[in-house]
Amino acid sequence: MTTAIEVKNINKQFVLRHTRSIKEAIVWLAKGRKGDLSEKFHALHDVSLEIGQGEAVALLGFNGSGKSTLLKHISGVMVPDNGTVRTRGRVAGLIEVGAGFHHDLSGRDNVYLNGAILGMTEEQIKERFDSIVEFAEIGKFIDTEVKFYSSGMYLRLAFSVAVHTDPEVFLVDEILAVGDEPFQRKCIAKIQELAAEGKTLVVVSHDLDLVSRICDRGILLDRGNVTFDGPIEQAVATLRA
Ligand SMILES: Nc1ncnc2c1ncn2[C@@H]1O[C@H](COP(=O)(O)OP(=O)(O)OP(=O)(O)O)[C@@H](O)[C@H]1O
Repeated sequence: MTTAIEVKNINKQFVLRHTRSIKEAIVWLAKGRKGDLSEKFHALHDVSLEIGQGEAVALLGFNGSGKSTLLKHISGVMVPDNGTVRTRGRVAGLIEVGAGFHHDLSGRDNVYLNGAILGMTEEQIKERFDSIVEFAEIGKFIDTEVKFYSSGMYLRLAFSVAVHTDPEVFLVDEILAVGDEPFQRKCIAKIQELAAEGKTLVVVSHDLDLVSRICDRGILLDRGNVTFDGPIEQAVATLRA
């Protein structure tokens, strides 16, 4: 099987505290800069995984276990402190609603902006524009500035642009939750369609029934460590246990 995503020994630490009082800084300097002024949090510990082309994988785990951080590394919006992440083909998806959207521009302009960011040419966007708006069901609001959109409308447009980029690797974080039920159903059907077409999917969700339907493999994270990687039923059962 061709590898679509290869994550090799990645580590990620976040700085939890950037600012200290002047007094603390002076004491730190006087003591010869001993110790660390800022506290570090190790969010991903030596994570390695390989995802084959056409696999549908769920990243599972409790709050704060590192799922979104890992997904952001796969998408390329975060870089690891060390280790490598490699992906094959066009990567698109929904990680943070509205990322890449400009608040003062209309929905229409944002379709062009976001489409270009996700790698579509102007010609391709023009061709797919009507289909993007139709899928999003934004209708007459397409020429309204997106700062006036509800969070669900944002999601609709962002999801629609992302699926119309014809991605080889599609990443989805929990955010489908802001969509209403009919739209969620439509998104899930679209995600299943992508999976049936052989696209690679990586989904982060707490909805274990949903991921059991969409994915065939589950990767469990616990405090930044991969603790299980295998069939989705087993992953879900392990998490529920
Ligand atoms: N930019 C950041 N700066 C500091 N800490 C961060 C940053 N991003 C994430 N973290 C921390 O890393 C840990 C993992 O966060 P992450 O969002 O990946 O968890 P998650 O598994 O997706 O959680 P949830 O299920 O709650 O969405 C958390 O403790 C979080 O506070």
